[in-house]
Amino acid sequence: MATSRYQTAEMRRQVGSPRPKTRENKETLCRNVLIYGHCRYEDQGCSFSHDQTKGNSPQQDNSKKALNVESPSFTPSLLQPINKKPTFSSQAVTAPSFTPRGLGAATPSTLPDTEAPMFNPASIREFTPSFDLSSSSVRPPLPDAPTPPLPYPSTFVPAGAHPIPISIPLTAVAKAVSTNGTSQDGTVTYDPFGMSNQNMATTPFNPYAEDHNAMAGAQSTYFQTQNAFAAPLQPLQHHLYAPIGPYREDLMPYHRLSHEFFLPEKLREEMQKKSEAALQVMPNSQLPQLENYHSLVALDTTHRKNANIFGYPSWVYKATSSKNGNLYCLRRLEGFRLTNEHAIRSVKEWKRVDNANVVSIHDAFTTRAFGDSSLIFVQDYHPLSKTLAEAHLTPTVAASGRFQPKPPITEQVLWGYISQIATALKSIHDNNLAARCVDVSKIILTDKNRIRLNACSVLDVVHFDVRRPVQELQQEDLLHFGRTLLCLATGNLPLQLTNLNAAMEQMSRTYSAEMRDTITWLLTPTPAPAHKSIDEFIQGIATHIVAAFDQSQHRADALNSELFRELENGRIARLMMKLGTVNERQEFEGDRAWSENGERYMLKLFRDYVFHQVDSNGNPVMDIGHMIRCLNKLDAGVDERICLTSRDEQTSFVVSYKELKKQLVNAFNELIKAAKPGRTF
Ligand SMILES: Nc1ncnc2c1ncn2[C@@H]1O[C@H](COP(=O)(O)OP(=O)(O)OP(=O)(O)O)[C@@H](O)[C@H]1O
Repeated sequence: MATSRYQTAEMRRQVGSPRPKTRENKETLCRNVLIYGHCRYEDQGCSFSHDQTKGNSPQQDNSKKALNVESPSFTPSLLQPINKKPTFSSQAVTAPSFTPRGLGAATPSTLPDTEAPMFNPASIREFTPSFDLSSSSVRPPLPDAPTPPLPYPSTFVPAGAHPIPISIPLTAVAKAVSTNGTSQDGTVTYDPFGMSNQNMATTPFNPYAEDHNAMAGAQSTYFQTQNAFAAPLQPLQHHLYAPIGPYREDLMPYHRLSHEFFLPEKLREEMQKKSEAALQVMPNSQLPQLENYHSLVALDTTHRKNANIFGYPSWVYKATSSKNGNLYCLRRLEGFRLTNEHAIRSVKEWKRVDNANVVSIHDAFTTRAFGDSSLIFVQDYHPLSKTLAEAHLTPTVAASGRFQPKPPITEQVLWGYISQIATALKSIHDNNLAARCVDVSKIILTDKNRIRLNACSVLDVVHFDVRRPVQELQQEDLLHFGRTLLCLATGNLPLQLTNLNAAMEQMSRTYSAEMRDTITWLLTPTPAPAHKSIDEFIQGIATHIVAAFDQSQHRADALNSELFRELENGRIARLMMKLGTVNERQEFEGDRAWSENGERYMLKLFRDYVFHQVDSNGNPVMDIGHMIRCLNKLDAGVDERICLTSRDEQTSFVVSYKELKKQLVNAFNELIKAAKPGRTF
């Protein structure tokens, strides 16, 4: 009945794993005899018994087996060896002919068997053994089979544990399995763990480029130095657990799909892309290594030299600090010569600005590593961020090669931006500083509708000698704020904003009177000595700031609930680490077979049950749902019992998750006791 067939090679690999002995094979009735009445390999070396008069129950002499389980939990009342007298279902009649190990490689089991008249290979898809484990608790509920009553309520949450995933039907993995290595009843249509090899040999991948294909065309010029880079080296499968249809309609409320156990697909994809960008390296990069920073990656998406904002062309790089290994964003002003060393110290004052809407600045230094005299600013790195100009004002290139303008910004989003810029300026002005570069190309979008003022402090260093009064600079900030909003509202880049009245007129047609008045207030200069202040502005837009605050609280709540889900996944990781410390341990306290003996032997079989299942053809069964389900049940220590079969298929145990959990805790605690204090879990 238990049809797990571990590969011989697999068995050889396992240290100390029990091996089938020829003597034992001789006592085991050949499965072909059972099914067909005879075995065509009998005279060709099949090592199993072909004498039907001999008893075929291997459990009869369990006491003689090398598998000596000493655990006190192996009490006969709990762990009854299952009577292995096979009961084959009607489907088993059409099963492929059983090929004894050692012969199978040369004789594919699906070859037509002329000797067995009942055998029709055309009708065979997969061998499906019948599950005749009389204890129904052994079998997890299948979504597409009548669900047996649960041993606990569907919303059952054991104290201190997380909800148990009762059934995780994967659309890709047809049906759950219940004993070690037993087969699946469906066709695995995709490999949920597989890594797609697509894009492996494609053009250099720039995760920052909005349209990668368009960028690929430009690579020969801009990405000359990166030709050898065939990234992404590990194309991550962003849709690994995606809720892609067809959707199952017949699920019970307590059934779970695998993607429900992980981050929502969109969020996961976003975060994964960000870490991909953060970890990106350019193997053949010709960018220099700086004194304290290495692995520079250019973040500019164009190679256009633009000195409009700072008076010097500026370049932005991602870099890794040699001191602490953290990632930073370096802004380089090309060709800048420092004449006053106090200038660079002015950056220190920016360390006081700690605001969620301002990119933090850490350091500034000069270098000749680029072959010129450059000024470098070290800032926080926000992967995959875009400037507001890139996000809203730069047309995208469609697949047809045509330019497609960006859709206009909604009023709600614009109020969100206004609130955030106002918050940033409040913090900057309160510190007696001025941003000096409020511009659509120097505000970055780091998340959905989340912006940060960038490159503040650069002009403080560059124009250090001019020493303009800070109040004057702050008035300018408000003016630039107004111009930035007008750019965003009309879809114009700053250089195109030549006629302010016409732009205001255009903006008023789309946005509310309140928006028009707000921008007008920012753009209207106040005759000296009177001056406008950011506090006054914030009072004026208070209702919108409250709305933005509420939105941000909602987002924090949503992310918090995702965090809780990840907390549960963290428990699984911990549990796997515990199992990993026990399973296949070479030696412990002088016992070379510690992990094979007593309670640990059950944990080894459990590991096989969870991770090493094979189907009737010996192919691995990669059912993530089964793995998560088992680990969660082990974590919760539920009373449900499962059947564990030894690798030689000679012994089966029925054991509850509760007992397994106890055994794991015991084994793990033994290790913990012997471990050095302070270096444990
Ligand atoms: N702190 C940062 N973290 C991550 N990416 C950043 C950071 N600052 C800027 N970037 C990115 O680097 C790229 C270049 O930024 P930059 O400020 O030079 O904009 P730009 O459009 O090239 O402006 P300019 O034409 O004035 O050089 C942009 O895509 C921007 O999103």
